[in-house]
Amino acid sequence: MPNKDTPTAASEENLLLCEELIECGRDFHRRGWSLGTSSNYSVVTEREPLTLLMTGSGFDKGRLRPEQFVTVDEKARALKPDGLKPSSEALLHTVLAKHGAGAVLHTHSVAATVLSEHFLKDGGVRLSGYEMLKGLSGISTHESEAWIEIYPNTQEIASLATVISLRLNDAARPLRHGFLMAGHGLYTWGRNIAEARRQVEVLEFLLEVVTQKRLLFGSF
Ligand SMILES: CSC[C@@H](O)[C@@H](O)C(=O)COP(=O)(O)O
Ligand SMILES: [Zn+2]
Repeated sequence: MPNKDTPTAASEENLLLCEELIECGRDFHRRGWSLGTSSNYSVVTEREPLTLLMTGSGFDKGRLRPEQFVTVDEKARALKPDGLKPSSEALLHTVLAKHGAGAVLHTHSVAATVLSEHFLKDGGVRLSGYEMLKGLSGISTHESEAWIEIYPNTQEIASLATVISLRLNDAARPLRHGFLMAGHGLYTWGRNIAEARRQVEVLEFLLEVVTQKRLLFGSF
């Protein structure tokens, strides 16, 4: 835990948020969803001006420390501490935060990696008829479906962030629940860390179900 002289983004007020994200990293690492330096996590600490507390780039997400977090502004520019590089995917977090997300979590499970690669040609993966769908925000019956869009993987994060912003603004067919990057992983979000974490757990469970079904029964 940092003392008051430690250069860190985790002030007294947001140290608890930092600890919550560190716990997400530990848990997701244990479950194989955030191995090595994969994944990134953020939480909104201020709305006006928009400020996020986010994982710095390249840290082992299973063993995060408070001094490995950085605060960023709405353009994903590092505010504090000086010299710590925000996640390389920071712009995806800020775009989601601008559209109302209070916390954004990105994971790299085997199921998300394999399925997103396989279903890229269809533009998404349909999760339908499962009781666990009720664990997703806004779904109250298993007789529902969630369409999780898949985008080609890219290192051009600014371009993908623009696409995601357009999709979030699409009133007729808004992007909901999360999205996948092909051969890469899952992005999801919530009003706060607890809700985003629940979204990760439910979506990762459902992606695992689809993977297992394909393994056991082939195409369906
Ligand atoms: C194993 S490297 C994965 C990265 O390229 C990226 O996709 C990722 O999730 C973590 O990047 P980071 O810059 O640490 O936030
Ligand atoms: Zn990633």
